Amino acid sequence: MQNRKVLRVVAGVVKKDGKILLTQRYDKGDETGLWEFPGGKVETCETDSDAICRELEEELAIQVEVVSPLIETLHHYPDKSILLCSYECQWISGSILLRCHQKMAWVEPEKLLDFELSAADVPVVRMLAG
Ligand SMILES: Nc1nc2c([nH]c(=O)n2[C@@H]2O[C@H](COP(=O)(O)OP(=O)(O)OP(=O)(O)O)[C@@H](O)[C@H]2O)c(=O)[nH]1
Repeated sequence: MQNRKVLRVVAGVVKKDGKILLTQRYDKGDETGLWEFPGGKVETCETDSDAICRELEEELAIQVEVVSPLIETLHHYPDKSILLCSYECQWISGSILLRCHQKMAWVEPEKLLDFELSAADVPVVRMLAG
C-alpha cells in the first residue's frame, strides 16, 4: 500500500439555496451505487480548478466557479489510494443533465450522512454537516 500511486481526485461541493449537490454512481464500475460529489481525476498539466470545471461540464453540463478549497482526504480503497480534494463551487450556468450518474439530489448539510457515500467522502461530509 505504501508504494502505491496516489490518484488525485477533485470533488465539487456545489451549493444552492442552502443545499448541497450529491450524485449517485451507476451500479457498475468503481464504488457502485454510492453517492459522491461530482468530479474526477486530475489530468496531467491541469489545475484542480480546471479539472473541476471540466468534470462538471462533462458529467452534468453545468458551469461552475471554484470558490475555495475545503479539505483533502487520503483514503486507501482495497484496489487504489485516492487523495480527494474538495472545493466549494458556485453554480454559474447550465441545467443539470445526468450524463455519468444514475441520480442526483440536493441535500441539506445535516442530512448528507443519511446517504450511502463513497468512503473517501465521509470526512468531507462530516465537516459540511458540522
Ligand atoms: N468523482 C468523484 N470520485 C470519487 C469521489 N470519492 C471517491 O472515492 N471517488 C473515487 O475517485 C475515483 C475517480 O473518480 P471518477 O471515476 O469520477 O474519475 P473520472 O471521471 O476521471 O473517471 P474516468 O476514469 O471514467 O475518466 C473513483 O474511483 C471514485 O470512486 C467523489 O466524491 N467524487
